[in-house]
Amino acid sequence: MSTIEQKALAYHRAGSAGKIAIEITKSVSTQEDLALAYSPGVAAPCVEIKRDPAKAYEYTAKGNLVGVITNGSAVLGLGNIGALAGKPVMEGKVVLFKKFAGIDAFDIEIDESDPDKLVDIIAALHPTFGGINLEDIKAPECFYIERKLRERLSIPVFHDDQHGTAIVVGAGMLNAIEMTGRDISAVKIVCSGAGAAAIACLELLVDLGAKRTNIFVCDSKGVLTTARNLDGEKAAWAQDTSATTLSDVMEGADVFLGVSGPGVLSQADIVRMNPHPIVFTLANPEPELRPELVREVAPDAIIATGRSDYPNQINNALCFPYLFRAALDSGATTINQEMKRACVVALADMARSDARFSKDYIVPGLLDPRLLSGVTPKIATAAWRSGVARKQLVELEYADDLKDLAESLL
Ligand SMILES: NC(=O)C1=CN([C@@H]2O[C@H](COP(=O)(O)OP(=O)(O)OC[C@H]3O[C@@H](n4cnc5c(N)ncnc54)[C@H](OP(=O)(O)O)[C@@H]3O)[C@@H](O)[C@H]2O)C=CC1
Ligand SMILES: CC(=O)C(=O)O
Ligand SMILES: [Mg+2]
Repeated sequence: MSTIEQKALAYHRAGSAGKIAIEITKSVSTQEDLALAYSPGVAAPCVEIKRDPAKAYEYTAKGNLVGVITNGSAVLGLGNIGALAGKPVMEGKVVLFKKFAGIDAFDIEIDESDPDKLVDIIAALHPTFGGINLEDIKAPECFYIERKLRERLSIPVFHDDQHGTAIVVGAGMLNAIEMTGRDISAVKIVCSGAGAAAIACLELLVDLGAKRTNIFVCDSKGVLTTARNLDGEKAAWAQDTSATTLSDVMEGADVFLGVSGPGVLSQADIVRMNPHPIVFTLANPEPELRPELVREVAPDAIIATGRSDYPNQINNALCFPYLFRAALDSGATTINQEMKRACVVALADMARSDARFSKDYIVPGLLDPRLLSGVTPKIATAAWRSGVARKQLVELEYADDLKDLAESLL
């Protein structure tokens, strides 16, 4: 076992087990407090909410509470390890919601693989929450599950591995492409992985100007080609080509996007790429190829991983706290494409306007305290302008409030 693994086990075991606890927000010290917090007083807000369900946002924690929900079917790059084994990751997401955006979150691990049953369970749980963050649910089921829940529920439902990853990849890619003097419509992109993260990243890159015909996608069986008779989301990425392996399509690639699993990429594959290659090896915890090995054969590469121990951490944690903060504060009923685009641009701009902007700083760091006030108001404005928010927030005033919040969370 590596040192980091040993330290991580000790970290999770130390003190009270795990990473989270619940805190009480009202005084419960006297008999009178008890009579208000519990019986008989608690009946009054119940009756009010029964009369007007929107009052739940006034009398309960719903308005600042997100459900981080998984069935453990695609936990990081560890695969289908099940609901219980996924709990440390979900607790980790809860920590990030709180630490970066002051949002309370419950992790919910559901032992269910049937997509329709999972949809029913999550829909039945939804009254508790102001938003639902689906996490580590495998493709292709994740596409169906998210779509059904978005149709059924009027609170934001967001599959983090799809859209959170796509947003941060989009921001990093815009900057890497600019830095290497490329034109997004001309770059050849090779993507390893055709699952939740991959499909959403590629759709967003196309939305940002990449050409479908320049994108080659590989799953565990090789290149997605028309000869394979693919269906579902994969079919849209099939190319009419005789290439069958990742190595075949790496020839002359400008960008490698890895959202698959450990060790899938070789140094020989990197050598096949164009000069100044952009190499995002985002599988967690172990990337498709370690940055030091990429650097050995491509000293001019721009390299990113999903990990905290290398520069350029492209990780959905850089956006999901701010998307939900903006959605909850603006009363948005959904997280739409306009909000996602606003987040991409805000993240890319924040890195670009920083003196550190360079090959090793294409996106802000996860711990950058400017993120909350810099990114969130742009998303809230996009929500309002695109007609999904109930409240218009004045950007500058809202940013000031968020600066205070960020300070209190440090
Ligand atoms: N940095 C970040 O922010 C994020 C990183 N990720 C990482 O991306 C990876 C995938 O996650 P996610 O999309 O949620 O998972 P999914 O289970 O939805 O998709 C996994 C995909 O990887 C493919 N795959 C597996 N092994 C190989 C291989 N040897 N060669 C090529 N493709 C392969 C699978 O192929 P097939 O379809 O044939 O089964 C599938 O298409 C994980 O490692 C995860 O940690 C995910 C989200 C965020
Ligand atoms: C970061 C993340 O969500 C993942 O690797 O699954
Ligand atoms: Mg995930």
